Amino acid sequence: MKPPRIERANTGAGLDEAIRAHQALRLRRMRMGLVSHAVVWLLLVLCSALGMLPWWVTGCYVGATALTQAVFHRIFRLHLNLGFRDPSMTFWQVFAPIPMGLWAAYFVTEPALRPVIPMLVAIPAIYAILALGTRQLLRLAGAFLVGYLLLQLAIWQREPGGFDLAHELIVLLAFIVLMVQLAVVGGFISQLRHQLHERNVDLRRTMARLNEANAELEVLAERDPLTGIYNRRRVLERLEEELERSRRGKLALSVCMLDVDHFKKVNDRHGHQAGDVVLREVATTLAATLRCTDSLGRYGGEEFLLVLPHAPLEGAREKAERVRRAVRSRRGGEDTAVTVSIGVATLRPDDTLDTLVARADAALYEAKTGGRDRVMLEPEAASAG
Ligand SMILES: Nc1nc2c(ncn2[C@@H]2O[C@H](COP(=O)(O)OP(=O)(O)OP(=O)(O)O)[C@@H](O)[C@H]2O)c(=O)[nH]1
Repeated sequence: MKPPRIERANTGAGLDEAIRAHQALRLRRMRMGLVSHAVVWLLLVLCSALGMLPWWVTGCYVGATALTQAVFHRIFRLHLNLGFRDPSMTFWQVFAPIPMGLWAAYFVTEPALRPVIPMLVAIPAIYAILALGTRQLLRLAGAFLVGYLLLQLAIWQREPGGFDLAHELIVLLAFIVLMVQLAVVGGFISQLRHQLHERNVDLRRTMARLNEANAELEVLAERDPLTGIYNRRRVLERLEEELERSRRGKLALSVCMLDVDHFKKVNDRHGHQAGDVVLREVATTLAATLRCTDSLGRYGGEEFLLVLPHAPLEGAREKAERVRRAVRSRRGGEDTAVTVSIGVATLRPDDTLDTLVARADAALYEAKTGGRDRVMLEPEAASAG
């Protein structure tokens, strides 16, 4: 996959919609992370108010964490994070307050309270198990434990007499157990997420293939495989739809039944395949004469049905004449030149699909017996005209 295109990093212009949505989500998550920071800030303020932590340490901690939050915010705003392997920068967001928390814990005067600050700054690691893999979580746990060990060493150096080794070891052990468990659970979750992602990708691929197959099926179901125009079932369906519409709106509707003249001769002289080519070319010629509301289908072997909505009998006759001339002047080889006979019928109030088609068929028969290469109107209309 191509990396996201960034035209102007400082405005986000040119960023894809999906990336934009992800960036907004990252900023929202970051703002939610502020709540965790605020809890630690409150605790430090309380410690300072109770005289267990110098005010300047609390001030430094609050200032430094607020500054790192502002830096992350700026990075997301400028979309600089998109160049990183993990654009959410989860590892660094979770890691950043840990050294500062450990440093602040060094100044806590009440020994029993010391582990509380590192514990609180490590809490965001719980959220990180949803995003990080085992290796990154172990790295995070390792960094925390090394930092905590260094903190204990520094305190032991400062006040060797007041250092309760057994107590500190138990606290350290508890941290190790907690952190390792977090890493293991996190690894398991990230594996599940990975599998889920893979399955989603598979599912999307299968859906795309299914859609393609469905589209092909639809075409197969309604198209004549030789000519590519509607098959008999579909063109009759279209006629039924147009019948309904014309009845409701009292609109004109005509149909033309076309038959290629002496088509048997083409087959006999040039073979069935040459006959197929002629049928395809005739279909293309007919299709080229259609309006977007007209429908054309292959009714039988060398028979075609043309549905002409909004066309009264006279209009349909003119259209049929144009069609007949178009087929006649089709550029086929000398021996494969063909003509068509056409029967035209128009909708009457008491018509069904069958009676309408039957009248067009009867008119076609008249055209055939009348000498072919001609257009005939339905019997009664022809005699009336
Ligand atoms: N090549 C080809 N021929 C077809 C196809 N379907 C039907 N035919 C042929 O079309 C011919 C129709 O012949 P007839 O019904 O005798 O009609 P005609 O020769 O066109 O004569 P008139 O309709 O009376 O002008 C037959 O030879 C069929 O085999 C097709 O899909 N491909």
